[in-house]
Amino acid sequence: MDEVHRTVEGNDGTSKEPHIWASPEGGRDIEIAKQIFCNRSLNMRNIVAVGFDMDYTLAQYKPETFESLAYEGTIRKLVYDLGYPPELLHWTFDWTYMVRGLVLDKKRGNILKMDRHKYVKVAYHGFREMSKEEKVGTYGSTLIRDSFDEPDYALIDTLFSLAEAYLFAQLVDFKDKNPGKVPQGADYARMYKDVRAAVDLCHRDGTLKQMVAEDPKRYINEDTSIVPMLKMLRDSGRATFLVTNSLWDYTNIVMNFLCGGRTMHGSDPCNFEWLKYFDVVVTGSAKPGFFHEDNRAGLFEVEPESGMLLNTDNGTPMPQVSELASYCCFQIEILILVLMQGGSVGHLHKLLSIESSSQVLYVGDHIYGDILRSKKVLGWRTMLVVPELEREVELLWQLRDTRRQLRLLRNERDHIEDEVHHLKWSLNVSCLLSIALLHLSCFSSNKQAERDKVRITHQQAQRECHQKFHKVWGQLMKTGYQNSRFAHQVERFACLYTSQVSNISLYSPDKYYRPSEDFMPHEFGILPL
Ligand SMILES: Nc1nc2c(ncn2[C@@H]2O[C@H](COP(=O)(O)O)[C@@H](O)[C@H]2O)c(=O)[nH]1
Ligand SMILES: [Mg+2]
Repeated sequence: MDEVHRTVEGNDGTSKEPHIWASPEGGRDIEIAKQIFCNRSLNMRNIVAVGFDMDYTLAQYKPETFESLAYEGTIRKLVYDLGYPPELLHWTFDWTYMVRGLVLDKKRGNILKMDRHKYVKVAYHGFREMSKEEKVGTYGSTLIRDSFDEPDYALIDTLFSLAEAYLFAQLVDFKDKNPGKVPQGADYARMYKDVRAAVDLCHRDGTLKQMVAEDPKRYINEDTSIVPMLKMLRDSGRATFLVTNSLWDYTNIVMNFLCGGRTMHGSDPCNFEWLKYFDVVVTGSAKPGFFHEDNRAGLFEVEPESGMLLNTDNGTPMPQVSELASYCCFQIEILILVLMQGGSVGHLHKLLSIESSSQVLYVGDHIYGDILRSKKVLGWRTMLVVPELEREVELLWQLRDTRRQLRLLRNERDHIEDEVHHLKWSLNVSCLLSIALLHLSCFSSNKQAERDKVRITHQQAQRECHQKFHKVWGQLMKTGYQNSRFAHQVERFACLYTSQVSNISLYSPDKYYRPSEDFMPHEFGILPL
């Protein structure tokens, strides 16, 4: 079988190899949008196995087509199965509206963006922005602070959730305007539950997967660096593995497309060639439960041709009684040990001969299902894929002068506020003569007017700057001056983070990733940054 070695097309139409680190053009400066950022130091020399999640990690879905498919499929189920009115079928989906890191308040019909202290900084009821008073009245009490977790809240922590969040906001608006048109007794929380159930079904009944399988190119970005990346890791002596919640039939289609551009019905249709880039492949892994060492889920061997599941004895193949005589070692070596369904991390460690969980690096897109659990429960090292980061860092770069101006404006605002406070204090406790008092009072009024002007200028400039990132929710990793809740999670749970999985191919497989220096607020004014 030919080696899969796909190339990228240059501007002149000629094809060229992707610039991976190991290529002659590799090892150069890496543009900021493709860099790998480090929260916790990680020496790749200590990593013996690199694992990958598939959906939204190796396979980057195109939200404009894939999430639209999920949206339309969900609406059909709401209308035809759950009693929602047919006019929903005419609704449209703005796939750019929702972003990761938002929180849905199921009972109140609100969509929230919080900072790292879980203070609600941006709040919408459906698509209506809540006033400051409303927001503070609902979420402002520090004494009865919510945890903002399930069951009353839903976290938009995967790109799979963008369509359901948008639909929830639409339904909230619709119910407010047409209370009689939603199914009887359906409050906001029930509507969320219906949307969730319908989305869930779309993932299970083939609504999405059948369409992707028919035309993967329409729904998944091609990435010609994936195969060279996997090869480079393996050439460097690392084991590679895939752990995905997708089942075998779908995984095979997606991985064929990613590793060779093959499709189900193409001239060179799907085969099992891609398996050679992995030491172990676990499909239907049921993460995050998979990461519990005491998980008792059975581990099955997958028969690739038929997709049939065969029993194993904790990962050791168990030939069928009728086949004992003809059992073939080649099969055992190449297919059976490689391709599994279910099981748990204990099985995986055994198959890969992992002695310590800190020897494993796992790359995923789901902050909870892939990253938090594998790091917290297991101690695996983690890398989070955040495709939104590419645009975010590019904008940060473009807006660096604006942000510098903002910082100056903020200093000016702080300074003038202090001045006004001092003037007011002087006026209250002053024993000046009345003429002097009059002057001071007049000066104070002018200063207050100046302060109000600076405050409004600063607020507007800050808002405009945020809107450059996203018209509604602003910068993904920030709320105002604070890190967003999402950024906080990334910082805590992802040792590394980057915009695309194949950015790994731009670095040495022995790279020592080191974090930048931490700064406490008291250090900023002292150290030149
Ligand atoms: N039943 C549901 N499946 C879902 C939902 N959201 C996503 N998914 C499926 O999970 C896997 C993710 O695979 P991984 O490679 O990222 O581990 C994929 O098959 C999705 O279709 C859901 O809400 N319900
Ligand atoms: Mg995933």
